[in-house]
Amino acid sequence: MSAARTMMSQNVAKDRIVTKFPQAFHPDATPYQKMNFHPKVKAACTDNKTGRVGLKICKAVLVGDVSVGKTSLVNRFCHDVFDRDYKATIGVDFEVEKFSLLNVPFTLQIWDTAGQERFKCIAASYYRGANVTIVVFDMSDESSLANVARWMDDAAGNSSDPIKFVVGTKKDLVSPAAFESIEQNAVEIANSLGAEFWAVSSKTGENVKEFFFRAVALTFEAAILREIDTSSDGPTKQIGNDLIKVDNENVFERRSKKNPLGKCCDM
Ligand SMILES: Nc1nc2c(ncn2[C@@H]2O[C@H](COP(=O)(O)OP(=O)(O)OP(=O)(O)O)[C@@H](O)[C@H]2O)c(=O)[nH]1
Ligand SMILES: [Mg+2]
Repeated sequence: MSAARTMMSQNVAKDRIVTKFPQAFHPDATPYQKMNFHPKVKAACTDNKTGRVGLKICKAVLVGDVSVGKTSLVNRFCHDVFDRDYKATIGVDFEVEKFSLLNVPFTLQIWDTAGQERFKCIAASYYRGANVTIVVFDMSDESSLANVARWMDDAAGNSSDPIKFVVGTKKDLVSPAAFESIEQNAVEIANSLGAEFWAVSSKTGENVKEFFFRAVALTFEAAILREIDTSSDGPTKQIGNDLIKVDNENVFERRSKKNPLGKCCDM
């Protein structure tokens, strides 16, 4: 291991070292079906060919209705605290967390936006460029689930293909029967949005670390695959577990014959 890598590993707290590929909360509620890091990602990390990934900061954005528990979720993960009293977020807040995955340092900026309508336009200006979009709802208030699709549309629509999550909070407040029913609805909505579903409690801490580790691992993997893609002699696309080479010339040729201006719509 290089001296620089050792230094960087030392800067990462022990409880931010991801050693195993974190699994989904529910195998039927995720579009991300892989069980392990992609072999190309492992090889890139072992050979120290991760490009700018260790230097760049990836961005996660939390959105959702007022008081669903976005700030509590971030505070539980980042500071291991829980506050019973509600203090509305004004505009946005952010935290920065450093991780180590496959011995490579990785930094995630976590943006916690306000759910209050009057702050919507301030918060919305931070949606752009998110690598992870996390839509939060309150499992003890089913009406917050009804707004999940709108939040996902607003937030993820401003980024290019982010990793998407739908997270139900306050699991500690719902009975097992109520949990089963709301979970079923939430899974359906998450699946329809191409997002992974999680149920957590910031009060007890249940699933909070597991959720963030999963989000970090998927983001890290996507960032490394992007690096491999841009640094190889041609672009590749991930299909299932395989990296498929994209034939640029043919794509361009096809586009230029059909539509010389390269516009998306048929005119
Ligand atoms: N019992 C329980 N209460 C929670 C949980 N998460 C949040 N709360 C409570 O719900 C209230 C709102 O939590 P916040 O985290 O401030 O909600 P928010 O989504 O950040 O709200 P805005 O910033 O206004 O958008 C607070 O009183 C929290 O204590 C949880 O997992 N369990
Ligand atoms: Mg808040």
